[in-house]
Parts: sequence; C-alpha cells; structure tokens
Amino acid sequence: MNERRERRPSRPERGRPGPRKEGPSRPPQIDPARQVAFDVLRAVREKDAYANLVLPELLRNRRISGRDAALATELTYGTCRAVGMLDAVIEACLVDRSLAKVDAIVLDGLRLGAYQLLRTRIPEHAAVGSTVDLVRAEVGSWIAGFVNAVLRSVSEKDEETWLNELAPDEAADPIGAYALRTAHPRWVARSFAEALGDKGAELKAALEADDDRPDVHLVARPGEISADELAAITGGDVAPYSPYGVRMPAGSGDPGDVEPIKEKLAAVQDEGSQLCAVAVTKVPLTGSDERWLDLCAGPGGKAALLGALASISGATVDAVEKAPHRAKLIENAVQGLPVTIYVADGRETDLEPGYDRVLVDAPCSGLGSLRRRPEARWRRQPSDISDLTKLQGQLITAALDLVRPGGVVTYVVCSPHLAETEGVVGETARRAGAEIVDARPFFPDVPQLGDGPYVQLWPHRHGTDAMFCAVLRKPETAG
Ligand SMILES: C[S@@+](CC[C@H](N)C(=O)[O-])C[C@H]1O[C@@H](n2cnc3c(N)ncnc32)[C@H](O)[C@@H]1O
Repeated sequence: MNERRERRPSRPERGRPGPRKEGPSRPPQIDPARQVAFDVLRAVREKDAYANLVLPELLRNRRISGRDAALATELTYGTCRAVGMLDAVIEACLVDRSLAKVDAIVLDGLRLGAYQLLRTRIPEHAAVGSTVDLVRAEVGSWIAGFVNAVLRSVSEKDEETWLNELAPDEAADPIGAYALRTAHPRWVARSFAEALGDKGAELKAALEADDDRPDVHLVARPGEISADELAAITGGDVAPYSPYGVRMPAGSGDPGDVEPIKEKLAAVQDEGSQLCAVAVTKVPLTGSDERWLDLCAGPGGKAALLGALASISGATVDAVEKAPHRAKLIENAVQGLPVTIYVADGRETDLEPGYDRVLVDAPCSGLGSLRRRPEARWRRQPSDISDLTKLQGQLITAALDLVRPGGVVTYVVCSPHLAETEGVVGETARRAGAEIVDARPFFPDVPQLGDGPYVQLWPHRHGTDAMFCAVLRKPETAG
C-alpha cells in the first residue's frame, strides 16, 4: 500500500456508531449558510425536491440574506450540479472505492465539503471543519473522524489534478473525458455530441457552457414596456436576439424584486424560449390569422408572450394544460391578455379545430436547460426518453388535427436530444403528411443555425438554453 492509500479513511459501516473517541469533544459550530445548503441537498435527494424552489424558501424562512444567502446559493447549486465529478473524487478517497455503502446523509456532507475544496476559494480548514460539524450534528460524533479524513484526502489535490488522474484519456474517450470534467452524466454528454455532430472542441464548449451559472433573462411584455426601458430600469443589457429580451448577469439578486416584474410588465424567461414563442407568430399564413392555440401551456411563459402579441395583432389564444396546478400558474401569467385557459389533455381536447397557429411546447427531458436546474442532470435517466417521445409524437399529431389546412404547428422542446427533436418530428410529419418548413427565417439575425430546416439553439453559441424548434404546415388539401 502506498503512503497516500495508508492515509485514506475506511468507510463507516451504516448506522453503526464507532468508538466515541473518534469525535472531537467540542460542540459543533453550525454555519447557517452551509446548514441551508446541506438541508437542500437532503430535500433534493429524499423528496425529489427542486433545489431552485427549496433554497429560496429556506433562505426566506430562516431570514438569511446578503453574503450568507449568496454563499448558500453558490454551495447548493454548485454541489448539485457537480455531483458526478465530486463522487468520482470522493470515491477515489475511500479505501474500498465504493460510495454505495456510505450513508446518504454523510455523502451529502462529503459532496458539500468536496465542492468547497475543489471549486471554491474557501480555505481548507473552513471547508473541512464546517462540514465535519454539519455531519456530526446530524449523525453523531462517531462520524467526525471519517468525514475529516475523507475531506483531508480530497484536499490533497486540486480539481485539475484529480481530473487528470480520474478522467478517461481525451483522445480515446472524449465523451467520457468531457463528461467527467464538466460534471455531466455520460449519456447526456453523448446526446450533446450526437446533436452537435462533434466529439471535439465544440462538444467541450457546449458542456462547459452548460456547466456555467447562466445569466438571468427577462422578457419585456410587448405593448407594456420595451426591452430598452426594462434594461434601463434593471441595469441589465438588451438581449442580442429577442426584441423583448434583457439579460442580467448571474447573481444579480432576486428578479422577483425587480419593479416591472412585480407589476407584471415583465417576467423571467430564457431568451431561447422568447425566440421560439415569437417564431410561432412569424410563419407566413395565407388567409385567417386569428385563432392561436398553445397546447402545453403551463406555467404560461410562452402563453403570456403569445397573448401579448395576439393582443397587438387582434388574435386570441387558447391555452391548454393538463396539470391543474400548472393551469393556475398560467392564470397568473396571462392576466389582462386575450388568453382562455383549458385544463385538458392536449391529446384529446374538446376544442373546435381550425386554429391558424398551434404551439406544441411539449413535455421533454429538459436536457437543454440543465444549467438552470442544478440537480436535473443527475435525476433524468436515458430510459425517460422513449416515454417522452411517444407523448411528443401524440401531441404533434393532435396539433395537426386541430390546425386548419394551410395553418402551422410549431413544435418546441428544451432539449437537443435527437430522439426528442429531429427524430419525433420527422417521423410524425411523415405519418401525417405535414410539410416541414425551414424554421431559420423565423429566427432573424440569430447566427449559427446550421443547415435547417430545424433550429437548435445552444448555450455556447447563443447564450440561451438549448431550445429546439420545428415548424410544420398542414397541407391545404388536408381535411
Ligand atoms: C415544457 S412545459 C410547457 C412550458 C410552457 N409552454 C411555458 O412556456 O411556460 C410542458 C407542459 O405540458 C404539460 N403537459 C404534459 N402532458 C400534457 C398533455 N398530455 N396535455 C397538455 N399538457 C401536458 C406539462 O404539465 C407542462 O406544464
């Protein structure tokens, strides 16, 4: 056994307290920011909670603000995102190389500590000591020696050195190498590579951009406030592509505190989502253009933008949502707009066919917005995809039934996974005899859109989520 391995800790047996002398005798010093992060990690793991919903609530309830809130946010989201990379390093620090038998709550603590050691400038003694205290307070003093020893072992090298040791060779296995380095599951990295048609520099750039903290994007409601005005009020920048968009740097504070958002003149919405909603309205039509349908509308981001544009052009929008609680959110988003909400399954509505434009913003894997949902990359499974594509195909088919001959169906997903994008669209359009229209002209001035006919946006190219958009036209001759 080499010197380093001798110093590695053995894992504790589950639920079996070790000798009392392992734990330091001083009482644990609990830091509120780290306690919040630790509690959110637990809620994410035990209750399938969403970190970006639980964290603000805990911060509010515990009256944590300012620097403590910023630290809690950084540690929570950073740890959630980096789980795969952190686990690889932690596992390398265990004598028997198995994480599986480390108590889940202890592993939460180890991840939180390892994140601080590898991806922040927090001094080693603070990262290790505070983590030992957190886990000790939760599990008992007997665990302190183990946590301390694992984290001391993690701290022996920086992230780069660990990754050089643990990552597969970049030339032999670029997907595996970039996946570990950017803390993505391999299957997600592979799906990005397939969509990009690249396993080299562009894949690396895409995964790196996906691992960054994203800007906050706001949408200025058309007819109420302009993007220039919104940018001036918020101190943000007018977005490069959406005529209604404003971008604010990550960590600019709670967008809910922005006055135009409180007054419902603006909302938080990724610029890619804005572009897709706007594209729905830009496809040329012959004949009527009054009845628009949003077939998967909750929580109402695109319905609100479509509603505002419909109100200007004299159209109306029907918004369908299957989940009643999400339909409630639409109500809140579309107040004062010409939008009617229906709680129904989009595959079998009682709606009168003959819509001029239909948006299918289908349920999807969300692989395109992983940067905005810290824990999502580790929760999604490849096996989710086939159920989703079945549902997506059925929703597109229903939309083609509801649109009038010559009308358009715009299909959008927040995913670059080929099965959810080109795969399902190509197959469904072929079966229904729908024409696939080149979507690129409806994204004017957006660069790097490839060869069409589909539009795939990317964080590393456009600074947006990886939204996909396809436009289908129902043939004039169709019944
Ligand atoms: C990607 S989200 C839509 C986002 C929304 N367009 C927005 O911009 O805020 C998909 C929505 O479809 C809903 N949904 C899932 N299955 C559905 C179905 N069979 N019919 C209608 N809506 C469905 C989900 O509850 C979810 O709210």
